[in-house]
Amino acid sequence: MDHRYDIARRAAAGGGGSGNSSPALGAQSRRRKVPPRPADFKLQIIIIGARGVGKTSLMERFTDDTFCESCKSTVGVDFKIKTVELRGKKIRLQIWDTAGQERFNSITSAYYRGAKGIVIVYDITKQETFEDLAKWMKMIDKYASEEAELLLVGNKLDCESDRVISKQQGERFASRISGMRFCESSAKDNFNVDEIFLKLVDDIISKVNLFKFISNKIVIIQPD
Ligand SMILES: Nc1nc2c(ncn2[C@@H]2O[C@H](COP(=O)(O)OP(=O)(O)OP(=O)(O)O)[C@@H](O)[C@H]2O)c(=O)[nH]1
Repeated sequence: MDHRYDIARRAAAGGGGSGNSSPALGAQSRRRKVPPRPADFKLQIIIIGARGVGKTSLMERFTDDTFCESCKSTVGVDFKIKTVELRGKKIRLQIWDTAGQERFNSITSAYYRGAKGIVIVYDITKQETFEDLAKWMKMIDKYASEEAELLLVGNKLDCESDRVISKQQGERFASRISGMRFCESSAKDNFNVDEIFLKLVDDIISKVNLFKFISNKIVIIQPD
């Protein structure tokens, strides 16, 4: 039984009317709902970085276009789903938001392996969050797939007057790691947020020389 049809039927039968024959229902309600086209494939993206750098805020800005001035610190991991269309393909993104607090590392590390993309975030106004990057890179080396695309993000760009990490420092850090991209963002001002996720997805897709879709999963075929 397809539950989408089930829900549509129940909605049409609701309100005390006599189902499809009720004149109160417009022609549109009587028409059979067309189910949305299923995603061509699914990708997992994980967001890591020190406590309070804005990981949850970036995820929520991207998925719901919301911003919370005083969010609660993430406990363990949380996730959101967003479907995007890119290169003619419908891609269902599962975005994992991890806790920045070290005591959750044993939980969060379990989510690295399946990620095709990793967003590493620091706060441009907090020196220690930039210094922590070495620690996050060690986590990536230890737990993530070697094929994962990496994107370094300096967040809170709206706090330019409090900046302590220059853009050049961020660029230099990223340039030392093979294939790592870099950008600065503001979850608060919604600056570069969509770009972070869409660029990462585009990189994941374009990195694969030849791919085909089997059972909603991306299958990489090694070139000769
Ligand atoms: N000014 C400014 N504040 C931000 C931005 N992004 C997040 N914040 C604020 O920074 C604080 C921490 O944001 P979170 O998104 O919870 O940070 P986090 O990295 O998920 O934190 P943990 O879950 O503790 O690891 C909150 O008060 C946010 O409102 C931003 O782009 N600009």
